[in-house]
Amino acid sequence: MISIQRLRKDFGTRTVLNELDLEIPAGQATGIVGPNGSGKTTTIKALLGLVKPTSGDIMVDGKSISGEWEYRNKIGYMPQIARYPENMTIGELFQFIKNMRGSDTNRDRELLEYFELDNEIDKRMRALSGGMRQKVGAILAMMFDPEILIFDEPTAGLDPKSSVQFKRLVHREKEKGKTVLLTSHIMSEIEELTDHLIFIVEGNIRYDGPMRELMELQQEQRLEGAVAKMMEETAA
Ligand SMILES: Nc1ncnc2c1ncn2[C@@H]1O[C@H](COP(=O)(O)OP(=O)(O)OP(=O)(O)O)[C@@H](O)[C@H]1O
Repeated sequence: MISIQRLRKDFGTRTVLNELDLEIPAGQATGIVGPNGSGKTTTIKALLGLVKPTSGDIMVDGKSISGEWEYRNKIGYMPQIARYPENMTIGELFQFIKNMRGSDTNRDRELLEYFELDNEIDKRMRALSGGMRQKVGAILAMMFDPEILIFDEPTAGLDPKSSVQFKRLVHREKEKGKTVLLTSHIMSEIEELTDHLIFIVEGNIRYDGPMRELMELQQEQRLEGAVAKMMEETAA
């Protein structure tokens, strides 16, 4: 379970996260949605220890992450925009990370085959297409079989077949009992993959609860309509 308590982040004079209180349920998939610049990535980065909160706390499995790093071994993260050592081949990159983690997992091979990247293993990172880089990011997030999976706009740039493959994989991870946290602007994807929904606007939580309840509340069959209504209400 991830518990976020009165999390505040200011960049200069701007408050980007305004005392957020959130419980991210274990063993479920949670979607974070909201307009551009509303604080989704900053929330994720604070959880990963990549952004230092101005105040507030984040607990993972009952323990504060402040000053800690070991909890990160429980997390697999696929960033929105990933930066890699561009001179390394895919194979070298995976081996490098396995060496750092002291792991001899073969899961990277399975995932490379799954995403049909097994013939590209000797290609340098700088020579990969945008979609291939996304797939490398997805594999890096999942290869150590972490308890918590965080995906920041994972299918942006994936072709429809790869996007379906990715979603199937996330379903499988959910079935294994993993905690999944996902941001996306594609509401059908959030609807397909998540059970719990968080809607953030300008660093404030506007909805935090079961996705189905929100759709019932807004009397909408589809999440897209329900979120659009919430956005209109916020703008009014
Ligand atoms: N390092 C930084 N320095 C200053 N401002 C920042 C920094 N990182 C993020 N911000 C600002 O914080 C706000 C929230 O950004 P964030 O990336 O969390 O939004 P988001 O909800 O993920 O947006 P999007 O949907 O566009 O990806 C934005 O106004 C952004 O410009």
